[in-house]
Amino acid sequence: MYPARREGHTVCALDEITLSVQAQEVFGIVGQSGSGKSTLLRLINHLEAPTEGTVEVAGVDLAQLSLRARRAQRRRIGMIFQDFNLLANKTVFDNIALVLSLEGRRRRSQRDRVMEVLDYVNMADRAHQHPIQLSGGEQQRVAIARALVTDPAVLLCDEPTSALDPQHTDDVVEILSQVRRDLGTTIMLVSHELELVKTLCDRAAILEAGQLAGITEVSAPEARETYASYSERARTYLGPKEEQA
Ligand SMILES: Nc1ncnc2c1ncn2[C@@H]1O[C@H](COP(=O)(O)OP(=O)(O)OP(=O)(O)O)[C@@H](O)[C@H]1O
Repeated sequence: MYPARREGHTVCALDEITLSVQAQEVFGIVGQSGSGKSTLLRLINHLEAPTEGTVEVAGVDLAQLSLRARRAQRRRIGMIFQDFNLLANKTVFDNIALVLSLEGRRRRSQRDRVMEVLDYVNMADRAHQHPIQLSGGEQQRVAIARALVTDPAVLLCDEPTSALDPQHTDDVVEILSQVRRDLGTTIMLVSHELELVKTLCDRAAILEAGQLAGITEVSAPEARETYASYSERARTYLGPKEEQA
């Protein structure tokens, strides 16, 4: 529930959602604009707190933790965004090192780890450039490296390819597939692009106006429907609803 932006009603962005994602699963979240997809991700890393109910990550309810323990737990949850959110006045290296500085790591010990994650996304040779010198796809690769630098158990991806052309989309898909394969990170992916969900995800939840319309195995025939039909026909074509409160 969000407070009213102006005078008027509060916004119930998500209602009665019960959902569990398995460790190491790649889980999609689809739905029309305003259906609550980003809010769901923001609840998982505690950028928002639920008005009612609980959110557990790796069996831990963040709301029950002390501030310090919550901060430590949040480091186990990385996030990437549609518009990358890199700091324009910092180099690629410093964008990532900043995360380690906030963790209290000494500068000298940061270097190897930063270069390791940059190497992982094939951006090590761009470490001393600024975001403006990079293409969108390259910026997203740096953002992925930044999200991975604390070795998160969960990676939240909010429309990670929406701002990219097909070639750069492929690069990002390749890296997310690699993360899944090599690191066993649990990935939650919000996307409007059904192809992307089909390529990467095991299952996907369909949100409609803040409610869970259903959860589908992505390889199931209904997942071949276009996004447009998702919102209109979700209730009729989805298979059995696995978890819905
Ligand atoms: N900070 C906020 N304050 C008040 N209302 C908000 C806030 N953030 C989101 N909302 C509202 O909550 C609802 C869900 O928004 P959310 O951003 O989660 O949807 P979404 O499915 O991610 O949309 P999009 O695909 O357009 O990003 C919308 O009605 C939105 O206007």
